[in-house]
Amino acid sequence: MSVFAAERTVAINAVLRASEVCQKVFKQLVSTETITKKDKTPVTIADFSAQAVVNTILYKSFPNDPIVGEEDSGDLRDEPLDEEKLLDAIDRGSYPGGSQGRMWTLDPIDGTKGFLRGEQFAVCLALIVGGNVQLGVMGCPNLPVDFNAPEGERGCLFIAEKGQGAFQRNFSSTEETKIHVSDISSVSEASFCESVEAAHSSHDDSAQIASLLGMTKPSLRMDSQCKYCSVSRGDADIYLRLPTRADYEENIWDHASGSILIQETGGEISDINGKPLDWSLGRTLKANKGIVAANSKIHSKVIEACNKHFNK
Ligand SMILES: Nc1ncnc2c1ncn2[C@@H]1O[C@H](COP(=O)(O)O)[C@@H](O)[C@H]1OP(=O)(O)O
Ligand SMILES: [Mg+2]
Ligand SMILES: [Mg+2]
Ligand SMILES: [Mg+2]
Repeated sequence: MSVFAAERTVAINAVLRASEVCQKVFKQLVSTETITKKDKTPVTIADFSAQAVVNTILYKSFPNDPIVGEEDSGDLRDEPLDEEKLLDAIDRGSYPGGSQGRMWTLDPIDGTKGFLRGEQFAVCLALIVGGNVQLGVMGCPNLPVDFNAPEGERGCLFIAEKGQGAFQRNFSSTEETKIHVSDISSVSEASFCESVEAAHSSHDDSAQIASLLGMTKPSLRMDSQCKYCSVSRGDADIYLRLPTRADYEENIWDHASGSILIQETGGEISDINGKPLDWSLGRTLKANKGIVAANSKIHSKVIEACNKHFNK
């Protein structure tokens, strides 16, 4: 039985509304409206708006729940936008995280670069309780509903609750379809799903790991946590995220909803050393390096190859 039925409903509504806002902003957006944050990454008015929408909807139903959100209104300081309500809603996402109690984590637009190119991006929301991810909802406005019909309908929502399996539905309907990862057991037949940006996940290292595993299929490259969605419904077999810099810590909002989606579709997820992801340490996964997500039959083989490659 669903333990978080109310949270599930509210999270779906929030992610759908935020996804619609992103689509509307995209139609009006001009590139000069992109701000570069202190860490040199881009952020748009859609990121802020989507965070404000989700935070406002969550607050209505769960006023006591803190939120670990990516954006903070400080980056909007120089913009001609200073409506207190909007800024306050955004800053409700400033919770530092940790191991105690419940919290939501939100990436209002994951894959801002994909969003700006009109390609893949995702609105990602997850509920973490006592350091464990219990619920994940992801909205992917540009993801084809059916991988085999890339020119067909786009816009899908992915929902996973601990112990309840995972589901995909279209933006245009409330009907949910159960999904699962691919069931191949021969890793040489597998394909990677990886970042478009080599600065976020090393393409050179992944090519060498592919060769160690005897893999010959081309990687499926896309921006954002849509990669988790693609693996969770079997479009590709392995989500690989390889560190590019020793000092980069992955953020919890970049992986929380994806991790439960993988686990609830029969997959396994860990860092590149096979270590479980630790959500209890604050806003980042500071105890982990990179990500490997795949079906349970091949996950350990990918970890072995990562070990071999990085410790050679
Ligand atoms: N050096 C880095 N290594 C890994 N991920 C990064 C790095 N720099 C930024 N990111 C984050 O990677 C995510 C996009 O990943 P991908 O390329 O796989 O779509 C974004 O959340 C982005 O942060 P941000 O949202 O602040 O741009
Ligand atoms: Mg960002
Ligand atoms: Mg992100
Ligand atoms: Mg983001």
